[in-house]
Amino acid sequence: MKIIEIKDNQFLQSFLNRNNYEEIEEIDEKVDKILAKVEKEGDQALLFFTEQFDHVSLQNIKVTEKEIEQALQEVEEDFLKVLQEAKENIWQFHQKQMQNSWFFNKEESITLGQKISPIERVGIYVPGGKAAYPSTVLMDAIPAKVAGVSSISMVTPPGKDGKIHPNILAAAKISGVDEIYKVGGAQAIAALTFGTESIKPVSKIVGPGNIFVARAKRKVFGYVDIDMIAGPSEICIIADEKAKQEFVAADLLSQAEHDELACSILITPSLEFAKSVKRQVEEQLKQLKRKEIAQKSIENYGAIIIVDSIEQAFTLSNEIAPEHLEILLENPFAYLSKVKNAGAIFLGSYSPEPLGDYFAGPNHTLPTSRTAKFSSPLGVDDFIKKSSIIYYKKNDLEKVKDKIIFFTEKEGLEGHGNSIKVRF
Ligand SMILES: NC(=O)c1ccc[n+]([C@@H]2O[C@H](COP(=O)([O-])OP(=O)(O)OC[C@H]3O[C@@H](n4cnc5c(N)ncnc54)[C@H](O)[C@@H]3O)[C@@H](O)[C@H]2O)c1
Ligand SMILES: N[C@H](CO)Cc1c[nH]c[nH+]1
Ligand SMILES: [Zn+2]
Repeated sequence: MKIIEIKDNQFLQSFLNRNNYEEIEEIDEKVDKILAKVEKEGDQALLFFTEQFDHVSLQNIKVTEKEIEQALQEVEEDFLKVLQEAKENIWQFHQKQMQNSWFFNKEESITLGQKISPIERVGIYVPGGKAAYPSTVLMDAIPAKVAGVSSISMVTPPGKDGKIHPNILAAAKISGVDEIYKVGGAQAIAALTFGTESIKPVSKIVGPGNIFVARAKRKVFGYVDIDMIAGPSEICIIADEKAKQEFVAADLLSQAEHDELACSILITPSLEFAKSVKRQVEEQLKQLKRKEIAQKSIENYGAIIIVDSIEQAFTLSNEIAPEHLEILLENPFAYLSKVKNAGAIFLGSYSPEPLGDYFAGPNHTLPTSRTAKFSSPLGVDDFIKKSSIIYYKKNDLEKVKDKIIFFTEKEGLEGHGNSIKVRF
């Protein structure tokens, strides 16, 4: 893990700019080909790519009711209870985000308003390459249910046995997912966008995934809506020497173990503290089951940045716009106003990032790659849309008709003017 002085601006900038454009170009080329083949060949292409990337030859893409029932038998009873409790916390939090339609009256009888409607068909992506994420099923599906979405199609890559992990299927059942398909990567995004023999197209695709998923979502935007770019996980911690080094190291590693491309950064004013966290990271890393992934991530995208002041720590963190920001300083609420860009903010020593990943209630599908500068966590807003409402009576229209006709003349649109004139 590198220790970088904030004064080393050149190195810092190259470290923070994680886009390796050559690599992204290569991935984009591959993604373009996958999207085109699925659009043209449908299910056949899905089966082809599943064999190529997930190393399994499937008979059916759609998960059957029988498979779901069987999975429910296999899942530990205690885990079902935890899923249920997590669901309730996530539901409660997202219900607060609900928006209502509104109307107001202007003058005598004019009524104007805004009607909220759920998006009808959405697709949720649940990652499944390096790990199975039942928590992501809850985080993607529950806000859609709260918003009133009537059809939720879930896609996730199958394991080498051609099955979806029973914990994923149980989470889908608990969250009210309607259809489940065994397909992942860019090919799954293509299928949800264009439709295939087995998969009906949707209007919006949400959910996190690896770089292939993230780039594919970017490319299909416009054919469908997407939530955001939620790619490889990130954590940024602002801490001083009063924080517990063991906590800081563990929290950094919690995200490093997701992906070789995950990014874990500590920002601190204390060099001594930095050195002891670095030692802790090295120690704790050895104990992790996923140490190979975490080690690569820490080597390539892990850093401890030494700043001159806490003020400077927040300026830098706002520039990084991390997916997760932990503030491990005394009286953390006092610093909240300094945070401008972050997907989720964790305050104090007993709100570690995994609390948010699994249980607290706020969504864990969050903007990454500095997109927290303009994107928000996945939520109910992602699953609704708005329609404007306009109601005028004859005398209301009569009062403004000449102004509208005058306006239509300025735009040279006689047909528009006639639509007003014909009524009087
Ligand atoms: N931001 C968030 O909210 C959030 C939440 C959970 C997970 N994550 C991130 O999601 C990601 C999950 O990644 P994952 O890989 O475990 O699962 P994944 O399901 O996103 O990706 C696996 C799929 O990628 C495709 N793929 C793999 N290698 C390929 C190749 N060489 N060419 C073409 N396609 C290929 C395959 O189709 C495979 O099924 C991690 O980066 C994790 O950090 C983010
Ligand atoms: N930290 C991930 C989002 O970056 C979400 C997750 C799911 N399971 C564990 N963690
Ligand atoms: Zn996580």
